[in-house]
Amino acid sequence: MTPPPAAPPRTMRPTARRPLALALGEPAGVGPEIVLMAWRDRRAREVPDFIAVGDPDLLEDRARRLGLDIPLARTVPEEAAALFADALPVLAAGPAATAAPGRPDAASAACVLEALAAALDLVMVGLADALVTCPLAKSVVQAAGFPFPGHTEYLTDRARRPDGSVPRPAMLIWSPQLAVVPATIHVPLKDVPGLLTTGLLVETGRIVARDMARRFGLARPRLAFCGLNPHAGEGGLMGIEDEAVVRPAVAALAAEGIAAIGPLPADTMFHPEARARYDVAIGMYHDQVLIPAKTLAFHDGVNATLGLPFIRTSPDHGTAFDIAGTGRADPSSLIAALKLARRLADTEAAGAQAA
Ligand SMILES: NC(=O)C1=CN([C@@H]2O[C@H](COP(=O)(O)OP(=O)(O)OC[C@H]3O[C@@H](n4cnc5c(N)ncnc54)[C@H](O)[C@@H]3O)[C@@H](O)[C@H]2O)C=CC1
Ligand SMILES: NCC(=O)COP(=O)(O)O
Repeated sequence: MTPPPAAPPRTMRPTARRPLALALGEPAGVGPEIVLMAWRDRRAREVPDFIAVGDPDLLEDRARRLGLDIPLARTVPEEAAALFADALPVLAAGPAATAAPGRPDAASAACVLEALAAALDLVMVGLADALVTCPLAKSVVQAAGFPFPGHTEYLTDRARRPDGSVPRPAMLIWSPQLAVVPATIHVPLKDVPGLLTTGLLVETGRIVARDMARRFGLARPRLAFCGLNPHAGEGGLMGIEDEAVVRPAVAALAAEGIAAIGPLPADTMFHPEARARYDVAIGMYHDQVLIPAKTLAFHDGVNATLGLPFIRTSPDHGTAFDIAGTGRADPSSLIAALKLARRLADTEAAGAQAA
C-alpha cells in the first residue's frame, strides 16, 4: 500500500472547488455500474463533478455488458471538471480487475485497495475535495491480507498523526429521514457490552456534535443516546449498562453544552414523533441503529465517516453480488453520497473561510 502523502495545512486549502474522488470498489459488485449510472443521470439528478478512480477497462466492460453508452475520458483530476459534462472522467489506478459480476475472486482485492488508496491520495494532497467509496467486500479484501474490518478503520489508519496516534472515527448513516451513529462499529455482538464505556460514548458524542456543526452546518445538534438493554434497562432490572455507562456519558456531554438526551429505549426511538426530538441517534451497536436507518431510507441513505481530517461518504449498501451485472442496481444511494460529500465539503470550506 502506498505511504500516505501529508495532508495540506489548512491555510493551503484550495478555495476553488475540486472534483470528488470516487473509488470503484469491488469489481464483482454493483459499484462500477452505479458509477456509470450516476454519470448518466448527472444532469437530471444534479450529480456533482467527480473523477472515478480505478480500472477504466472495468468501467468499459460493465458499460458494454449493460448496453450503457457512456464515453470515458482517461484523465487527471485537474481536468475532470472541464470534461465532466461530456464524458465520465477516470483516473487509471491499480491493476486490472479480473472478477466477473457476481463472482468475486481473490485477485480483485489489489484492484479494490489500490484504487481506494489512490482516491484517498487525491484528497490528501488537495486535488479532490472529498472521498466517495463504492462498496468493497470485507471478506474478499481481508482474505487477501487487508488488516482492517472495512473502509472506516482503514481510513482512520491513513489519518494517523505524526505522533502515531489515530483519530477515533464515527460511522454516520445519514438520510433526510434519520441520522444514526453506532458507538461500536464492526465488532461481534457478544463483545459489545465490554466495549461500551462512558469514555467511548462521550468521545463519540463530541465527534458527532463537532462534525454536525462544521460539516453539516447544524450549530447545536441534538443527540439522542439509545439504551443497550430492553426498556433502557428498566432502572437496572434488565441490565446495568444503561445507568452505569450511558447515563453518565449523557450527563458529561450535557455539562459540556452538547444537547444530549438518553438513554432512551431503542424500540420506541424511531417512529416519526420520536425522530422529531433529535438530529442524530447514537446507538450502542451496529444493527441497533442501521436497521431503522436502512429500513426507512435504503436508497437515500449515505454512510459518512466522521472524526477524520477529510470527508468520506459512501452508499449505505454493500456489493449486492446477487444483482451485479444485471442492470437492476439502483444508483440513488451513490448519487446521495456524491451530493452529500459535495455539501459537506462546501459547508466546511465556507466555515473555514469565515473563521
Ligand atoms: N461500505 C462498504 O464497503 C460496505 C460493504 N458491504 C459489503 O457488501 C457485501 C454484501 O453485503 P450484504 O449484507 O449482502 O448487503 P448488500 O447491501 O450488498 O445487499 C443487501 C440486499 O440489498 C440489495 N441491494 C444492495 N444495493 C442495491 C442497489 N444499489 N440497488 C438495488 N438493490 C440493492 C441487494 O441486491 C441485496 O438483496 C459484504 O461483503 C459486506 O461486507 C456492506 C455494506 C457496506
Ligand atoms: N454496514 C456499514 C458498513 O459496513 C460500512 O463499512 P465501511 O466500509 O464504511 O467501513
